[in-house]
Order: sequence, then structure tokens, then C-alpha cells
Amino acid sequence: MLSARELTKVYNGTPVVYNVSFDLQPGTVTAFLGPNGAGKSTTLRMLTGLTRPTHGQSWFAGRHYTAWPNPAHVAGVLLDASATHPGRTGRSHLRNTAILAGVPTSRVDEVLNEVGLADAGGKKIGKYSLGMRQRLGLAQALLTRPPVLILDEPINGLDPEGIRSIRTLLRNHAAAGGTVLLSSHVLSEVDQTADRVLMIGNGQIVADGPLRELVSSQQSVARGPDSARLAQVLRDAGIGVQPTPDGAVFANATPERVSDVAFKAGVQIHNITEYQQSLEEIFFRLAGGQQRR
Ligand SMILES: Nc1ncnc2c1ncn2[C@@H]1O[C@H](COP(=O)(O)OP(=O)(O)OP(=O)(O)O)[C@@H](O)[C@H]1O
Repeated sequence: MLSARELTKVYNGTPVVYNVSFDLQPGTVTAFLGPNGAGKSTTLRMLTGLTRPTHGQSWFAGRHYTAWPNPAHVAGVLLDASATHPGRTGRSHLRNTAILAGVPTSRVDEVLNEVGLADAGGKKIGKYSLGMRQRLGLAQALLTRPPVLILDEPINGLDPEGIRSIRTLLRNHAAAGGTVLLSSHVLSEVDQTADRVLMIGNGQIVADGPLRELVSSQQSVARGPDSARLAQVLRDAGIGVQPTPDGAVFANATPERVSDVAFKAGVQIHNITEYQQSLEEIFFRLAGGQQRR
């Protein structure tokens, strides 16, 4: 299990990460979501010992990352995909990393294959596209077959096929009992990948929960033969309503409440569904309104 307690980082008197706590369980993919500058990278750097917290602690299976004799075997980390020598080939970069981590070099071709770089292993990293560098960073993180993956924006720069293959890879890692924490500032990137979302805004966790719970709303979209009458009876019951462009009624109440009110007023409803908030809407509701400390 990966745990963080009250992780806080203060730069020049300003907290850029404040009181961030979570526990991540094996078998799960967690997305760490927030806009640019929200504090995602700083948190990941604190977890992996690259930045010293001003306050708070974190543990991988009971010990801080850097307290493990060979941390690369505890967690595979991708923090900055550009931190590689451009004159080396992808394969030679991974071979060096494998030797340092005590991994047989036969693993290098395996992992190049896993991330879809089998044909590019002999090419100089300087000639790699951003997406290829992301894949190489991921290959490096996977080299030791670590139980935990900590990935900063791993999907950034990938084409749709790349996104699909990384999603599958991360889901498979979790299905095999691994723990994945990936950051992103693009909500749609993680909506088919993550079981759980930790949203961070201005350095603080603003939401934490399964994706399904975060997207559920207390709002409905109802359709009936007489939308104007339906809207009127809902309004009379104190429910905020709005017509939708396609002739339905958007109501600020659960489908159960809307159905009850309409039934009592004798107004027909043909179809009613809970309104599904997009991740963008949730994010801006929760994080967008936060004031900087
Ligand atoms: N070494 C540093 N010194 C001073 N301020 C820093 C330092 N590192 C990060 N910051 C500031 O901390 C805040 C959080 O940055 P961080 O990189 O953690 O955000 P992020 O959510 O990862 O954003 P991005 O998606 O842009 O990488 C930003 O305002 C950033 O300018």
C-alpha cells in the first residue's frame, strides 16, 4: 500500500501543496487530476524523495521510498520523460538503467515491446517524438516489474492508439495486483482508466472518490409530450428548470423527485435520466472556485 499523510510543501512562504493525504490500495488505478500548477508534480516528487516535504510523510509498504535498499523495485517512476540523453538509443538507455537496477538486460527488449517501441529501440532518443519519449519513460518505469507505478502525465503527447495501449497496460498492471498513480490535467484522459480520482486544486485535495460517484449529480433530464407544462409544475414545486435545445427539461432535482412531482400533477413523462456531469464540469465546480491561499 502507498500512503501519504499531510504532505505539505512551502516555497518562499507559499504552500504549493497543503495537507495532502491518501492511501492507495493494490489492484487500483488512481488518477491525480488538477490544472497546471495545482501541485501534482510536487506531490509526486515528495512521494519519490526528489523533493523534501516541509511537513508530512509517505510510505510504500511501510517505508519511505528512499529507505528501500533498491527503490526502483518498489515503485517505477516516470516524472520527466525528457530527462534522458538524446545521443543514446532507447535500448542502450534502458540497458544502462537495467544494469543499475540489477535487472537482467534480457528484460529490455521485453519492455520495449510492452510499450510499443519494439521497432524504435535502436533509434537515438533525440529523434524520438514526445509520444515515443513518454513510452520510453514508461518502459523505464516498468523495467523492474515494480508493484507500484507513479507516472506524471504519462498520456501527454500520445496519439489515440498510444492512449489506448497505455490505458490497457495500466489496467493490466492493476488487474495483476499492482498499484497505479497517474497524474493528468486532462480529465477525459483518465475517464476510462481510473477507478478513483483524487482532484487537486491550489495544492489541496478538493475531491476524492470513485469516478462514478463524482460524476453522479442531483440533476435530471426529463422528456414528455408537454415540456412547457412539465417545466411549469416542476417550477411550482420549487425545482429549478431549464429547457434543453432538443426539447427536454433539465431539472435541478433527482429523477425520483421529478417523477413524483410530475405524477402528482398528472403530467406525463416518457423518459427521465440522471444528468451525467462531465469531468470538466465537476472539476470546475470543485477546483475552479477555490481561492488561492
Ligand atoms: N522548486 C520550486 N520553487 C518554487 N516554486 C515551485 C517549485 N516547484 C514548483 N513550484 C510551484 O509550485 C506550484 C505547483 O507546481 P507543480 O509543478 O507541482 O504543479 P503541477 O500540478 O504538476 O502542474 P503542471 O501540470 O504544470 O506540471 C506551481 O505554482 C509552481 O510554480
